[in-house]
Amino acid sequence: MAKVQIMDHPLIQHKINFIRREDVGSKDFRTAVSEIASLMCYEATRDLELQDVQIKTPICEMTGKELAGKKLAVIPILRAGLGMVDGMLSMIPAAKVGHIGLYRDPETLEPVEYYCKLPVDCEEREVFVVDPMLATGGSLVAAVTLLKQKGVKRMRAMCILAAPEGVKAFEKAHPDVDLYIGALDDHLNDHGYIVPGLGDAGDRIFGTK
Ligand SMILES: O=c1ccn([C@@H]2O[C@H](COP(=O)(O)O)[C@@H](O)[C@H]2O)c(=O)[nH]1
Ligand SMILES: O=P(O)(O)OP(=O)(O)O
Ligand SMILES: [Mg+2]
Repeated sequence: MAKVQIMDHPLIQHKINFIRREDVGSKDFRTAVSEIASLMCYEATRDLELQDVQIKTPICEMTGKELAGKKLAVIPILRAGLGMVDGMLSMIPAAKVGHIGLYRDPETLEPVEYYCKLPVDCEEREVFVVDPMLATGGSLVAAVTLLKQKGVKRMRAMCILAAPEGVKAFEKAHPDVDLYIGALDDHLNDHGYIVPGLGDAGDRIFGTK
């Protein structure tokens, strides 16, 4: 069974509390989402492999450590996942970026795919799928299913807020994929929004409502 990890670092919790507030405007919301993504990326990459490398400091030679050259990719679920990309890249700048476009049908809440563009060698990469919100789980489950169909073997998912319903659905569909979340909220409302949540993340990032 994959692990579900709540990233309860105080800085992450503080910033999540900030973006929940309804009076936070798009600019500040975007900045904070990006900062949260950086912090979550920092925590989620603790287990990346290192290799020894010989270097020379101004004082002497030494055996240092560097990332073992594993290829990484960040794949946001459009639109809301775009808000996490810059923050992720601030930690792992060499990562390639793919995009999966999904929107939720407002009646059925089922994800509808409208775009997919991935790095050509995505099947060789360690992929981070990012979406700030895990509600019913439909979008993340569909995105990970699509990536598996495209040949991706190593994947982790990162969401800032999650509902218990979404975590359960994701664990059931993809028990082999680790899930990192910033906070586990209480439940979903009748419209599939996370409660207490923060509203529609895409609209808040792009100022569309
Ligand atoms: O409170 C919410 C709930 C959902 N979203 C958006 O929907 C998808 C995730 O919904 P699923 O039901 O898990 O498919 C996510 O991409 C968000 O864009 C939201 O913004 N706020
Ligand atoms: O999941 P949705 O429908 O909220 O999509 P978007 O991220 O474009 O707001
Ligand atoms: Mg939306």
